[in-house]
Parts: sequence; structure tokens; C-alpha cells
Amino acid sequence: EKVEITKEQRALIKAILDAYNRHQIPQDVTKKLLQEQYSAEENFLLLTEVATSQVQVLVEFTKNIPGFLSLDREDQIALLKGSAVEAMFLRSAQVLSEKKPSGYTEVLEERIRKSGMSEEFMTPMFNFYKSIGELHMTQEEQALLTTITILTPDRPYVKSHEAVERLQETMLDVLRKLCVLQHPQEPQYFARLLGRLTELRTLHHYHVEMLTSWKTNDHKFTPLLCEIWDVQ
Ligand SMILES: CC(C)c1onc(-c2c(Cl)cccc2Cl)c1COc1ccc(-c2ccc3[nH]c(C(=O)O)cc3c2)cc1
Repeated sequence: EKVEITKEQRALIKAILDAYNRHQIPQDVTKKLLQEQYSAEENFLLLTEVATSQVQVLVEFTKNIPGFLSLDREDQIALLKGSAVEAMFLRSAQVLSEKKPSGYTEVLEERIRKSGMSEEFMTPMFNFYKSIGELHMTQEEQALLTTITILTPDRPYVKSHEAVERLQETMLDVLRKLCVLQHPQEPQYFARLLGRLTELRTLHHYHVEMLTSWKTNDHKFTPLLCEIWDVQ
């Protein structure tokens, strides 16, 4: 049947895309990724700084998701805590798949590979990065997929499951239509995007172990990361 994006849905896409593009981490933080010297300690410190900055940007982005601030306040916190890692996997994947001339993606990949995390997490992590790169998502799709990840109703401690589900379904409907319109030659494209959300859940479980192994090697996190990841 003829897929039509309504006026309200177009306004929703614009609001989310503007928020997504407005909230980038500061250049002075990303520039350090290019400048500082290489060592496992330095890489870990830089990634911690970037992750902390990314969480701050994520909080600001989330506040601009239409309907998010009308949710129960404790649910807003539960959604942020529950989705931060997955949103950061998505964001770092999007950054790594932009082949920037500055050699920025190579540097970031190198620092992640040499940040003291054990080999067993590298393979699934970089497979995910590759699978995101192969999708060649548009900016709208990236912003909507991040929004859908944040609005996942079955995170721990979410009370008003239905309210979050309604919001997520609104976004899923918009993304489904966008995929049909922007990838007419690929009818399975929307399903492939949703498959990435399942992969994100698996990476989230790996991440809990990554944190534990970093902690046992006495790596320090920032107060914001400790709070959002319930570390220490
Ligand atoms: C605390 C640190 C060591 C950490 O723990 N787990 C992860 C960790 C790891 Cl490795 C992998 C995946 C997820 C996590 Cl959450 C990390 C590092 O997390 C990030 C790494 C890079 C970025 C990143 C890099 C470049 C960027 N450019 C921009 C931009 O807007 O230009 C945003 C951005 C974000 C964000 C989080």
C-alpha cells in the first residue's frame, strides 16, 4: 500500500534530527583522540573522557525527544541508565563508519582496541561496528534508531511500561515508513535495523563484564559514569 509520512510525523523527524545534530561532543574532546600519545592507560583515560562527554550529550538529546519529559521522572532516569551503553555503542559505531579524511576513525578504533579490554569483547564489538557501517544509515535513521533504543520499555525499574511503549511505537512507525521510502530497493532494511537493536542487547551484557575486568585492573571511571553504570 502507499506509504505516507504524515505532517505530524515529518515534524517529529525534524525535531529528533535537529536535537541529534545539535548534541555532538565538543571538538576539544574529540581532538584529543587525535593528539594524545598511545598507551593502554592513555587510551583508557581518553575513552573515559569521551564516554563521559557522550553521556552528557545523550542526556541533552534525550530531553529533546518529544514526549520524553512528560514521562514519570524516575522512569526517565531508568531509561537513560538502561540505554546509555547501547546508545554509545550506536554513536561510536556511527562515528567509526564515517570514513573521515582526518584518520579520526582509525585512531578511535586503535584506542578502543588498545584500552585494556580483553580480546573476547573485541570480536563482537567490531563485528557490530562493521554491521552498522554496512547499513549506510541516513542521519534521520541514526537519530531515530538511537531514540528507539532509549525508549525501550523493558529496562530495569521502569514503572509505566505502557507509556514508554506507546512513545517507542510512535517512533518505530516513523522509522518503518522512512525505511520504505528511503530504501525502496531493500524491503528488509527496517527489519535489519531492528536486528541491530538485538545485537546491542548482547553487547550490553558484554559491557557489564568489560567494566568488571577494567575495575579488577584498578581502572578508574568518572563520577557520572559510575552513577549511570552503577559502578563502585
Ligand atoms: C569508560 C570508557 C573506557 C568506555 O567504557 N566502555 C566504552 C564503550 C566502548 Cl569501548 C565501545 C562502545 C560503547 C562503550 Cl560505552 C567506553 C568508551 O565509550 C565511548 C567511546 C567512544 C565514543 C565516541 C567517540 C567519538 C565520537 N565522536 C563523536 C561526535 O559527536 O563527533 C561522538 C563520539 C563518541 C563514545 C563512547
